[in-house]
Amino acid sequence: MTTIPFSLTSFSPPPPLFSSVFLTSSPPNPIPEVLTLPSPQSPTKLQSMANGVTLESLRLSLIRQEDTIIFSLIERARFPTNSPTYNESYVPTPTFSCSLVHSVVKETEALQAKAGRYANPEEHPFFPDNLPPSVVPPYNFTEVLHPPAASININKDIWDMYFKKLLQLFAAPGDDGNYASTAASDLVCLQALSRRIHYGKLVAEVKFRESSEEYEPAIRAKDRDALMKLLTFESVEEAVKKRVAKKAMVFGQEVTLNNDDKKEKYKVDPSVVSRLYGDWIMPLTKLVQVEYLLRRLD
Ligand SMILES: C=C(O[C@@H]1C=C(C(=O)O)C=C[C@H]1O)C(=O)O
Repeated sequence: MTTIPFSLTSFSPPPPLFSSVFLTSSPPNPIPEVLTLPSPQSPTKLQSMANGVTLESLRLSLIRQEDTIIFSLIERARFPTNSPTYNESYVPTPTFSCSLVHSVVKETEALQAKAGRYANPEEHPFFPDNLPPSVVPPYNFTEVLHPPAASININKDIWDMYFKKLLQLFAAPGDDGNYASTAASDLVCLQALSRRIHYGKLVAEVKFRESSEEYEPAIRAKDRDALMKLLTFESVEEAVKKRVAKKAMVFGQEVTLNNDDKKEKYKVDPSVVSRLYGDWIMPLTKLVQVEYLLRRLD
């Protein structure tokens, strides 16, 4: 996997990554899982499916993914920090030569790889080395992206962001012994974050197709700043931050049968969710977009 160096505090745009056939038809679902659409049976169908992938439809998918991310954070917040989950010396070697969370993620990914998870180009493993091959019959995922996209995987940055910055903001200090469940919850959070952030590849493809004459000079000049400026929509980002804070309030409130709902007490602090998006999720999604665009003419 190409590991892209990324500083969470200062963007030092990294080196590179891919594309392909573009969807061109109206999918029945207004929020298409674009990469999981079945391959069309005929050129006519391909034509019409490609038309269904628009910036609007991708944004709707990102909005739906907000729900998944916020619920995953709420579930992780059921447990306190549970630091032994992350302590390399907690599990005696040679059972595991790393932390419990590392082993749970790695071994779950190996099982899910056999079940075909990573045959879907929307999925990116955290431990891509030596993953077993899929044992399930191949599914013909429609190719949407330019082929170099396959080499873009910034999960190492997502891992560092999650464990070094994010977790401490929403997990209460403490230890209740539920380390395996804690690690399983971390995995769900990581996978939801990874899927959302790598969606930047699709967003970049659509933006490129909509305005290739604007993007091409910046791509040829390898001008990361210009690409970042072209792909950034500040008003959309502001709306995302407000909406996720609101969702965290709605999804994370205590609900009782009396009329004394404690609306001021939330399972995950809405301002933390907003900050997660503003400081990390959206910058990383834009980083993926830049990396994708830089390889778009390869
Ligand atoms: C994903 C997009 O690109 C950028 C990144 C955004 C995000 O990660 O949510 C939002 C707006 C853009 O600045 C988009 O335009 O929707």
